Amino acid sequence: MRASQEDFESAMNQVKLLKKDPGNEVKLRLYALYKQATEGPCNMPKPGVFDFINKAKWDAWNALGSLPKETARQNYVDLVSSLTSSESSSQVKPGADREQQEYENLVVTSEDGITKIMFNRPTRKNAISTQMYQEIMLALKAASKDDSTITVVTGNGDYYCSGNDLANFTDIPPGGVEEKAKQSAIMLRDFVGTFIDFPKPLIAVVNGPAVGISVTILGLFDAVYASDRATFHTPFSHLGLSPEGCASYTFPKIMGPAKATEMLIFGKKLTAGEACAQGLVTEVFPDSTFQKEVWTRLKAYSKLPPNSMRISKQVIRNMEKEKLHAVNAEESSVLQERWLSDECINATMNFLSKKAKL
Ligand SMILES: CCCCCC/C=C/C(=O)SCCNC(=O)CCNC(=O)[C@H](O)C(C)(C)COP(=O)(O)OP(=O)(O)OC[C@H]1O[C@@H](n2cnc3c(N)ncnc32)[C@H](O)[C@@H]1OP(=O)(O)O
Repeated sequence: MRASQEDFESAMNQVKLLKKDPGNEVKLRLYALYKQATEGPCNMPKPGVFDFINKAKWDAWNALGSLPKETARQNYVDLVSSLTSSESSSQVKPGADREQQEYENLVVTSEDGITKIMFNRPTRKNAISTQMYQEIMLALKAASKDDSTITVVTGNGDYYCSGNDLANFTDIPPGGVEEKAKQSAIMLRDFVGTFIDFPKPLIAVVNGPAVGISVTILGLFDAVYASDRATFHTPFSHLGLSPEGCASYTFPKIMGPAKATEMLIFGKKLTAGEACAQGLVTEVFPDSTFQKEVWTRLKAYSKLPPNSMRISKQVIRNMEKEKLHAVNAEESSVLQERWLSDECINATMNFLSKKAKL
């Protein structure tokens, strides 16, 4: 499949978040492919021999000759993808029983055939910052390739996750709020897409309250275990927003349209027991024994034959993938508009100026 303009813009965002300097040769190649993809063949006068940096850039761009813009765009996306996946695979090595240190907002460990991705911003109730979205995507991509059999997502501290970090929208790029909304929609689509495509059994261990996007994506998990302290809250109307994470499709399917309406439109907060009765949660455990009971069970599941589990997941989920990607694209584009609405801007400002809380 050819890289779209959105894939290209998403790759440009990912380049900014690379943790390691990819070196001058790769940077020149990225520069040349970017120029070719956006402007076509090199159209600049050749710099003088002593203008080393611009000469190197010119040489790299000029070397692409008449490579078509679409091919350059595709090559750019492929190059960025190889850079991000080599970063992520250097973070989670197969079969290791060790803690990974390189994420700022996650703790990722691999042990007993289980890769555990733990949200780690407990002082912000594990709200998902822009960087954390990128880290979660990297961690999931690494987990999909490591030799663990199942992947678990959980939270550190008293919350599972308080959803999108509402301060994400205060970081406005030079292109203004429209550009911010566009970048956010691309990131959201990529983020949710990573869950849709995740190939192994994906389990949520919901240790405490869950809000917003951390609730909606539960519909894309294969099992959800919750402490009886957990609650499930999607206050989109209160925030001037609309559903994401494919919940507009998965929630009515899981719990029926009437119950989904109460959650997604009226923002009704469910207890763990209610969420279990409605099919969003697999099983609820008393908080006092939650960790022990859940991890004992998960360790037993992780010993089941991995290929069989993967294939069974594919059989269960693959028929829906195309539909889910379409829903994800639609939800992201609707939200791109919502983020610019007075309803949403006022609700966000009220939270950030401490006038409102859920
Ligand atoms: C850009 C890409 C994709 C976007 C996708 C769309 C996503 C939508 C959603 O996820 S909508 C849901 C958004 N979340 C919220 O609205 C929750 C806001 N938080 C709260 O209402 C409360 O903090 C609480 C109910 C979660 C917890 O209340 P409480 O127990 O009283 O704790 P504090 O409020 O004191 O929280 C501690 C500290 O953390 C900050 N914080 C908590 N959650 C968020 C958040 N989501 N965004 C930003 N900051 C958050 C809170 O402000 C406190 O900070 P302080 O110590 O006061 O500096």
